[in-house]
Amino acid sequence: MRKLSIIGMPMDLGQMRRGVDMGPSAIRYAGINERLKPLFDEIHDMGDIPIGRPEVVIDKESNLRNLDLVAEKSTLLAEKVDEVIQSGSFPLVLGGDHSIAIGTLAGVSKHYTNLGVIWYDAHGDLNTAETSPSGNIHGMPLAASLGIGHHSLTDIGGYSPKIKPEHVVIIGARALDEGEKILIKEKGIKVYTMHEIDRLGMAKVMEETIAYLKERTDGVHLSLDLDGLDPNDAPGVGTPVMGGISYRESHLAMEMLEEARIITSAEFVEVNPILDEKNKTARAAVELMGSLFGEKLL
Ligand SMILES: NC(=[NH2+])NCCC[C@H](N)C(=O)O
Ligand SMILES: [Mn+2]
Ligand SMILES: [Mn+2]
Repeated sequence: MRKLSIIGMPMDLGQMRRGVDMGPSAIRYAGINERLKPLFDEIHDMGDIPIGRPEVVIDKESNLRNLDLVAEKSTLLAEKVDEVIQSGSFPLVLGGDHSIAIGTLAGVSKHYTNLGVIWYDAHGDLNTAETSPSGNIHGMPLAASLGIGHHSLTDIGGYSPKIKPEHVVIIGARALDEGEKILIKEKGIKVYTMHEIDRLGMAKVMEETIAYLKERTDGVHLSLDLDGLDPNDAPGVGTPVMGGISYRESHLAMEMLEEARIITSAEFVEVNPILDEKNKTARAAVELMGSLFGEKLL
Protein backbone atom coordinates (compact mmCIF):
# COMPACT_ATOMS: atom_id res chain seq x y z
CA MET A 1 0.00 0.00 0.00
CA ARG A 2 1.34 3.42 -0.99
CA LYS A 3 0.81 6.05 1.71
CA LEU A 4 1.80 9.71 1.66
CA SER A 5 1.97 12.05 4.64
CA ILE A 6 2.14 15.78 4.04
CA ILE A 7 3.77 17.86 6.77
CA GLY A 8 3.68 21.67 6.63
CA MET A 9 6.67 23.50 8.09
CA PRO A 10 5.74 27.20 7.97
CA MET A 11 9.07 28.48 9.25
CA ASP A 12 10.72 31.63 7.92
CA LEU A 13 13.32 32.05 10.65
CA GLY A 14 16.25 30.91 8.51
CA GLN A 15 16.32 34.09 6.44
CA MET A 16 15.01 37.65 6.38
CA ARG A 17 12.28 37.82 3.75
CA ARG A 18 8.98 37.27 5.48
CA GLY A 19 6.31 35.36 3.58
CA VAL A 20 7.99 32.00 3.11
CA ASP A 21 6.10 30.91 6.24
CA MET A 22 3.03 30.93 3.98
CA GLY A 23 4.62 28.41 1.63
CA PRO A 24 2.66 25.39 2.93
CA SER A 25 -0.65 27.27 2.56
CA ALA A 26 0.23 28.35 -0.97
CA ILE A 27 1.14 24.79 -1.95
CA ARG A 28 -2.08 23.42 -0.45
CA TYR A 29 -4.02 26.14 -2.22
CA ALA A 30 -2.36 25.11 -5.48
CA GLY A 31 -4.15 21.77 -5.11
CA ILE A 32 -1.61 19.32 -3.78
CA ASN A 33 -4.19 16.94 -2.34
CA GLU A 34 -6.32 16.67 -5.46
CA ARG A 35 -3.27 16.34 -7.65
CA LEU A 36 -1.62 13.55 -5.70
CA LYS A 37 -4.76 11.68 -4.68
CA PRO A 38 -4.85 9.37 -7.73
CA LEU A 39 -1.19 8.43 -7.15
CA PHE A 40 -1.53 7.04 -3.62
CA ASP A 41 -3.80 4.63 -1.76
CA GLU A 42 -3.91 7.03 1.17
CA ILE A 43 -2.91 10.65 1.73
CA HIS A 44 -2.71 12.14 5.21
CA ASP A 45 -2.30 15.86 5.56
CA MET A 46 -0.80 16.14 9.03
CA GLY A 47 -1.25 19.93 9.09
CA ASP A 48 1.52 22.30 10.10
CA ILE A 49 4.23 22.12 12.74
CA PRO A 50 3.39 24.96 15.17
CA ILE A 51 5.88 27.78 14.70
CA GLY A 52 3.98 30.76 16.11
CA ARG A 53 5.18 34.31 15.58
CA PRO A 54 8.49 34.41 17.40
CA GLU A 55 10.63 37.54 17.30
CA VAL A 56 13.90 37.62 15.41
CA VAL A 57 16.87 37.19 17.74
CA ILE A 58 20.53 37.18 16.79
CA ASP A 59 22.52 34.70 18.83
CA LYS A 60 25.30 36.78 20.44
CA GLU A 61 27.93 34.11 20.65
CA SER A 62 27.54 32.66 17.13
CA ASN A 63 26.09 35.62 15.20
CA LEU A 64 23.43 33.30 13.78
CA ARG A 65 19.93 34.62 13.27
CA ASN A 66 17.28 32.76 15.31
CA LEU A 67 19.62 29.90 16.19
CA ASP A 68 17.71 28.64 19.24
CA LEU A 69 14.32 28.92 17.58
CA VAL A 70 15.45 27.11 14.43
CA ALA A 71 16.94 24.35 16.58
CA GLU A 72 13.79 24.05 18.70
CA LYS A 73 11.39 23.95 15.73
CA SER A 74 13.66 21.59 13.76
CA THR A 75 13.41 19.10 16.62
CA LEU A 76 9.61 19.16 16.35
CA LEU A 77 9.79 18.52 12.62
CA ALA A 78 12.33 15.71 13.06
CA GLU A 79 9.98 13.96 15.50
CA LYS A 80 7.03 14.25 13.12
CA VAL A 81 9.00 12.96 10.13
CA ASP A 82 10.31 10.06 12.21
CA GLU A 83 6.75 9.17 13.24
CA VAL A 84 5.55 9.25 9.63
CA ILE A 85 8.30 6.91 8.44
CA GLN A 86 7.61 4.55 11.33
CA SER A 87 3.99 4.38 10.23
CA GLY A 88 5.12 3.18 6.79
CA SER A 89 4.21 6.39 5.01
CA PHE A 90 6.26 8.55 2.63
CA PRO A 91 7.08 11.91 4.26
CA LEU A 92 6.59 14.99 2.08
CA VAL A 93 7.53 18.21 3.86
CA LEU A 94 6.40 21.63 2.65
CA GLY A 95 8.54 24.66 3.53
CA GLY A 96 9.26 27.13 4.82
CA ASP A 97 12.79 28.30 4.13
CA HIS A 98 15.50 25.74 3.47
CA SER A 99 16.67 25.66 7.10
CA ILE A 100 13.81 23.18 7.62
CA ALA A 101 15.95 20.51 5.91
CA ILE A 102 17.95 20.25 9.13
CA GLY A 103 14.87 18.89 10.89
CA THR A 104 13.66 16.78 7.97
CA LEU A 105 17.02 15.02 7.62
CA ALA A 106 17.27 14.50 11.38
CA GLY A 107 13.97 12.63 11.20
CA VAL A 108 14.76 10.68 8.02
CA SER A 109 18.39 9.71 8.36
CA LYS A 110 18.07 7.46 11.42
CA HIS A 111 16.02 5.07 9.27
CA TYR A 112 18.88 4.45 6.82
CA THR A 113 22.47 3.24 7.04
CA ASN A 114 23.58 5.31 4.06
CA LEU A 115 21.06 7.99 3.24
CA GLY A 116 21.57 9.75 -0.08
CA VAL A 117 20.50 13.34 -0.69
CA ILE A 118 19.70 15.19 -3.89
CA TRP A 119 20.06 18.91 -3.21
CA TYR A 120 18.19 20.61 -6.09
CA ASP A 121 19.16 24.25 -5.60
CA ALA A 122 20.82 27.35 -7.05
CA HIS A 123 22.87 27.41 -3.85
CA GLY A 124 25.07 24.98 -1.95
CA ASP A 125 23.62 25.75 1.49
CA LEU A 126 27.00 24.67 2.81
CA ASN A 127 27.80 27.71 4.92
CA THR A 128 28.67 27.87 8.60
CA ALA A 129 28.61 30.83 10.97
CA GLU A 130 32.23 31.45 9.93
CA THR A 131 31.72 31.41 6.15
CA SER A 132 28.17 32.78 5.86
CA PRO A 133 27.86 36.18 4.22
CA SER A 134 24.41 36.65 5.75
CA GLY A 135 24.09 34.83 9.08
CA ASN A 136 20.99 33.20 7.61
CA ILE A 137 20.56 29.57 8.57
CA HIS A 138 18.81 28.69 5.30
CA GLY A 139 22.28 28.95 3.75
CA MET A 140 23.58 26.24 6.11
CA PRO A 141 21.34 23.13 6.22
CA LEU A 142 23.47 20.91 3.99
CA ALA A 143 26.60 21.71 6.02
CA ALA A 144 24.74 21.13 9.28
CA SER A 145 23.46 17.76 8.05
CA LEU A 146 27.03 16.79 7.16
CA GLY A 147 27.95 17.56 10.78
CA ILE A 148 29.63 20.87 9.97
CA GLY A 149 28.66 24.01 11.85
CA HIS A 150 27.14 25.04 15.16
CA HIS A 151 26.39 22.08 17.45
CA SER A 152 22.82 23.30 18.02
CA LEU A 153 22.19 22.68 14.33
CA THR A 154 24.33 19.60 13.73
CA ASP A 155 23.08 17.70 16.79
CA ILE A 156 19.29 17.86 16.22
CA GLY A 157 17.82 14.47 17.07
CA GLY A 158 20.84 13.67 19.21
CA TYR A 159 23.16 12.35 16.51
CA SER A 160 25.55 13.70 13.90
CA PRO A 161 26.31 13.61 11.02
CA LYS A 162 23.04 12.76 9.28
CA ILE A 163 24.66 12.15 5.90
CA LYS A 164 28.07 11.55 4.34
CA PRO A 165 29.55 13.89 1.72
CA GLU A 166 29.93 11.06 -0.81
CA HIS A 167 26.17 10.45 -0.66
CA VAL A 168 25.20 13.98 -1.66
CA VAL A 169 24.50 15.25 -5.19
CA ILE A 170 23.88 18.97 -5.69
CA ILE A 171 21.99 19.83 -8.89
CA GLY A 172 21.51 23.33 -10.32
CA ALA A 173 24.24 25.21 -8.45
CA ARG A 174 25.06 28.67 -9.81
CA ALA A 175 25.66 30.79 -6.70
CA LEU A 176 28.30 29.46 -4.32
CA ASP A 177 30.13 31.38 -1.61
CA GLU A 178 33.92 31.00 -1.25
CA GLY A 179 33.70 28.86 1.86
CA GLU A 180 31.20 26.59 0.14
CA LYS A 181 33.51 26.06 -2.82
CA ILE A 182 36.32 25.07 -0.50
CA LEU A 183 34.09 22.64 1.37
CA ILE A 184 32.84 21.03 -1.86
CA LYS A 185 36.43 20.38 -2.98
CA GLU A 186 37.63 19.31 0.43
CA LYS A 187 34.79 16.81 0.94
CA GLY A 188 34.53 15.69 -2.68
CA ILE A 189 30.82 16.48 -2.94
CA LYS A 190 29.33 15.70 -6.34
CA VAL A 191 27.92 18.85 -7.97
CA TYR A 192 26.16 19.40 -11.27
CA THR A 193 26.34 23.15 -11.80
CA MET A 194 24.32 24.85 -14.53
CA HIS A 195 27.38 24.42 -16.71
CA GLU A 196 27.10 20.62 -16.57
CA ILE A 197 23.33 20.75 -17.00
CA ASP A 198 23.74 22.87 -20.14
CA ARG A 199 26.55 20.75 -21.45
CA LEU A 200 25.32 17.23 -20.71
CA GLY A 201 21.59 17.85 -20.69
CA MET A 202 19.31 17.03 -17.79
CA ALA A 203 18.73 13.44 -18.96
CA LYS A 204 22.41 12.59 -18.65
CA VAL A 205 22.74 14.47 -15.37
CA MET A 206 19.91 12.45 -13.87
CA GLU A 207 21.15 9.14 -15.31
CA GLU A 208 24.51 9.74 -13.68
CA THR A 209 22.98 10.94 -10.42
CA ILE A 210 20.70 7.93 -10.17
CA ALA A 211 23.50 5.45 -10.97
CA TYR A 212 25.80 7.16 -8.46
CA LEU A 213 23.27 7.09 -5.63
CA LYS A 214 21.97 3.60 -6.39
CA GLU A 215 25.45 2.23 -5.97
CA ARG A 216 26.08 3.63 -2.51
CA THR A 217 22.85 4.48 -0.67
CA ASP A 218 19.84 2.65 0.78
CA GLY A 219 17.41 5.58 0.55
CA VAL A 220 17.43 8.99 -1.10
CA HIS A 221 15.96 12.23 0.20
CA LEU A 222 15.04 14.89 -2.36
CA SER A 223 15.49 18.40 -1.00
CA LEU A 224 14.08 20.65 -3.69
CA ASP A 225 14.60 24.38 -3.30
CA LEU A 226 12.32 26.13 -5.79
CA ASP A 227 15.12 28.61 -6.49
CA GLY A 228 16.90 25.76 -8.30
CA LEU A 229 14.44 26.54 -11.08
CA ASP A 230 14.85 29.60 -13.26
CA PRO A 231 13.20 32.68 -11.70
CA ASN A 232 11.01 32.98 -14.81
CA ASP A 233 9.43 29.65 -13.95
CA ALA A 234 9.58 30.08 -10.16
CA PRO A 235 9.58 33.77 -9.27
CA GLY A 236 8.23 33.33 -5.74
CA VAL A 237 11.51 32.70 -3.92
CA GLY A 238 13.57 34.83 -1.54
CA THR A 239 16.98 34.40 -3.18
CA PRO A 240 16.42 34.08 -6.95
CA VAL A 241 19.41 33.53 -9.25
CA MET A 242 19.15 33.99 -13.01
CA GLY A 243 19.94 31.22 -15.44
CA GLY A 244 18.36 28.32 -13.61
CA ILE A 245 16.92 24.92 -14.41
CA SER A 246 13.87 25.16 -16.64
CA TYR A 247 10.41 23.97 -15.77
CA ARG A 248 10.67 21.25 -18.47
CA GLU A 249 14.07 20.05 -17.32
CA SER A 250 12.73 19.86 -13.77
CA HIS A 251 9.80 17.72 -14.88
CA LEU A 252 12.19 15.39 -16.67
CA ALA A 253 14.34 15.16 -13.54
CA MET A 254 11.29 14.26 -11.42
CA GLU A 255 10.07 11.70 -13.98
CA MET A 256 13.46 10.01 -14.08
CA LEU A 257 13.55 9.83 -10.28
CA GLU A 258 10.09 8.26 -10.30
CA GLU A 259 11.15 5.69 -12.93
CA ALA A 260 14.23 4.80 -10.90
CA ARG A 261 12.14 4.46 -7.72
CA ILE A 262 14.94 5.74 -5.52
CA ILE A 263 13.30 8.61 -3.65
CA THR A 264 12.19 7.69 -0.12
CA SER A 265 11.39 11.16 1.29
CA ALA A 266 11.09 14.67 -0.09
CA GLU A 267 10.70 18.34 0.75
CA PHE A 268 9.80 21.35 -1.38
CA VAL A 269 11.09 24.59 0.11
CA GLU A 270 11.45 28.35 -0.27
CA VAL A 271 8.01 28.96 -1.83
CA ASN A 272 7.21 32.57 -0.90
CA PRO A 273 3.71 33.57 -2.05
CA ILE A 274 4.32 37.25 -1.19
CA LEU A 275 7.04 37.39 -3.86
CA ASP A 276 5.16 35.12 -6.28
CA GLU A 277 3.06 35.86 -9.35
CA LYS A 278 -0.42 34.41 -8.94
CA ASN A 279 0.89 31.42 -7.00
CA LYS A 280 2.98 30.29 -9.98
CA THR A 281 5.80 28.89 -7.85
CA ALA A 282 3.49 26.90 -5.59
CA ARG A 283 1.72 25.56 -8.66
CA ALA A 284 5.06 24.55 -10.18
CA ALA A 285 5.89 22.74 -6.95
CA VAL A 286 2.64 20.78 -7.09
CA GLU A 287 3.14 19.92 -10.75
CA LEU A 288 6.66 18.68 -10.08
CA MET A 289 5.31 16.56 -7.23
CA GLY A 290 2.90 15.04 -9.74
CA SER A 291 5.82 13.91 -11.89
CA LEU A 292 7.86 12.78 -8.89
CA PHE A 293 5.03 10.54 -7.72
CA GLY A 294 4.20 8.98 -11.06
CA GLU A 295 1.64 11.11 -12.85
CA LYS A 296 1.49 10.11 -16.55
CA LEU A 297 -0.08 11.94 -19.45
CA LEU A 298 -1.08 8.73 -21.21
N1 LIG B 1 18.18 28.07 0.82
C1 LIG B 1 18.59 29.16 0.23
N2 LIG B 1 17.80 29.82 -0.60
N3 LIG B 1 19.81 29.59 0.51
C2 LIG B 1 20.37 30.79 -0.01
C3 LIG B 1 21.71 31.07 0.64
C4 LIG B 1 22.35 32.31 0.12
C5 LIG B 1 23.76 32.54 0.63
N4 LIG B 1 24.65 31.51 0.18
C6 LIG B 1 23.78 32.63 2.15
O1 LIG B 1 24.41 31.85 2.81
O2 LIG B 1 23.15 33.48 2.71
MN1 LIG C 1 18.45 26.13 -0.57
MN1 LIG D 1 18.56 28.17 -2.92
